[in-house]
Amino acid sequence: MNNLTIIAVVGASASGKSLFAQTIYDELVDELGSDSMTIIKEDSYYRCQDHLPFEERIKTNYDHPKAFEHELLAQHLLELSQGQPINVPVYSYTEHTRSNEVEVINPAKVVLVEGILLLTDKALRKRFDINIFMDTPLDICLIRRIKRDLEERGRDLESVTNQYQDTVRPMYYRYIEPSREHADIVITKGGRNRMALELIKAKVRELANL
Ligand SMILES: Nc1ncnc2c1ncn2[C@@H]1O[C@H](COP(=O)(O)OP(=O)(O)O)[C@@H](O)[C@H]1O
Ligand SMILES: Nc1ccn([C@@H]2O[C@H](COP(=O)(O)O)[C@@H](O)[C@H]2O)c(=O)n1
Repeated sequence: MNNLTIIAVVGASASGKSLFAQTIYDELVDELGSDSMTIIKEDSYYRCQDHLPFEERIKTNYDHPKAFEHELLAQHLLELSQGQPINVPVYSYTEHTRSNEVEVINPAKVVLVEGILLLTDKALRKRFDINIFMDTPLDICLIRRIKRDLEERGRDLESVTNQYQDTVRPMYYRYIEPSREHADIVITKGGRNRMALELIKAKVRELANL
């Protein structure tokens, strides 16, 4: 598919990346069809850690670029642009490794890729056509992350706050915030910013109808 457009949605953990990408998809899918758009999560490309015992896996710095297999994601984006389906790994936040399953993603005119460290990787940046940065205040992100990790990712308060201080916050300042310089569009007010959603939806509509 040579007229495929890849939109990267980047920002701090719990800044609203998933909500923003999913809202665009949900609000356009009836009009454009499910084969026009697809969403890929950078988190699906966390490295396989099957070779490590669980006690070691919980020590990994999941906010460092090396935690991700970005080469595989870049290869998959190339394959999608060549019209080929890809097998996206399925990641488990409770096991801290990949499951044995994959999700088949077919090429689509608009591919939304969302994740914390996408813009830190030069090879990935070459694949992206539009870069969006979610500029949500970190204290708001922290509150949302605590709630989400307790409810959905099988964590307790102590592990969330320790991880936040040890890696999540420092890596944000070392890697994520500086990668903002690569953004074409910076979105304030999070994943429910209605004006931003409408503007990006209009762009996606235009691209899907090319
Ligand atoms: N504007 C918002 N208002 C209320 N809750 C929000 C808002 N944006 C995101 N959330 C919630 O915060 C959590 C993190 O949002 P999410 O989109 O998953 O962030 P990210 O993908 O950046 O990690 C989710 O539970 C989501 O429903
Ligand atoms: N085993 C893991 C893997 C990742 N994380 C955290 O997920 C965050 C990225 O995902 P978002 O949906 O929040 O963008 C990242 O900050 C990692 O700390 C984890 O806790 N455990």
